[in-house]
Amino acid sequence: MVHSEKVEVLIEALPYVNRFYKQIIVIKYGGNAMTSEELKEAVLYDILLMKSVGMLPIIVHGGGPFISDMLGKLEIESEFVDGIRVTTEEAMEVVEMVLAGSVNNDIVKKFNHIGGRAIGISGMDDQFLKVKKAQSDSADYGYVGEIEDIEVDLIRQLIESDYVPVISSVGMGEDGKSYNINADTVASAIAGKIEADKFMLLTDIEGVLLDRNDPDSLVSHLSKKEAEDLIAQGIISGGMIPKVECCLDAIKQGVRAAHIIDGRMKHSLLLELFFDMGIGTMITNEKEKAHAD
Ligand SMILES: Nc1ncnc2c1ncn2[C@@H]1O[C@H](COP(=O)(O)OP(=O)(O)O)[C@@H](O)[C@H]1O
Ligand SMILES: CC(=O)N[C@@H](CCC(=O)OP(=O)(O)O)C(=O)O
Repeated sequence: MVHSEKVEVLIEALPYVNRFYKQIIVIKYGGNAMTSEELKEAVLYDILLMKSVGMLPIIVHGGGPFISDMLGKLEIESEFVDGIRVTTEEAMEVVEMVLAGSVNNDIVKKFNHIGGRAIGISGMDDQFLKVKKAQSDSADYGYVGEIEDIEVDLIRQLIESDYVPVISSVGMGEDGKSYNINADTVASAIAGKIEADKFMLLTDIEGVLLDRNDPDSLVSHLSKKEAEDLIAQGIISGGMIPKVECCLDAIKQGVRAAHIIDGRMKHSLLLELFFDMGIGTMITNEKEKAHAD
């Protein structure tokens, strides 16, 4: 981004920023918003701006496509069942290496390079993310974890000390081993436990659409009830179901608003936060708010 563009973003944002002072914003940053260095930089600049105007952002990241690439290179088979990666012991080593190692370090390094103060952690740090092996009738997912307990003290201390926590979705089992967890699930659970003001989920589509082939059919605002109805009617389907459910879980636990936004679009976080109509879909308990509230 050239300097004049950065300044324009800042100037447009200024009148809106006060209301966000000290608000906790949990951002789920997935692999689909990491497809180019330019896009990564745009996301991290948005988060840096959020931090510099007094918000308390927390980044929870995925990186599924990078895990798949590395597993492919190492010729280790991996398959998804119902959106969950079946994770053998061998695959888990790769998941941890990629998520808690390279993807986490890359975000921390880039964020700090542009002037931020990020600290990278995974569920192993202070054992903050305790899991048990996920149980399912349909498959043995191997080293996939189901969240048992989240201790948010460490995260709270980091945000109160001016850091931006960068959290990878690897949890710690009772057996002392690492477990793989879907990053949307981790982000939503952290947002709920820390009672975040906002949960922002970056995905690979504009938001919730009434016709998924028509971006103009974007639903800008959904109440909890409307979201549940759209799932029941089959309008929200496939990969969008767990995303909306993660948003509903977060709201149920006290998060004020959840936002599903397009991670492929540069500066989508700022556009959603600072403009009343936003650019994605906001989900709240009732429909009384603007995106920027
Ligand atoms: N009503 C809907 N609105 C938008 N997307 C939908 C809807 N129903 C199903 N989808 C699908 O959900 C996908 C998002 O889920 P997914 O691909 O799992 O996301 P991600 O790759 O970000 O984890 C969209 O790309 C779209 O194909
Ligand atoms: C259990 C499970 O499926 N874990 C995910 C964790 C990464 C992730 O969620 O990454 P995105 O957010 O980029 O999709 C995986 O192995 O791909």
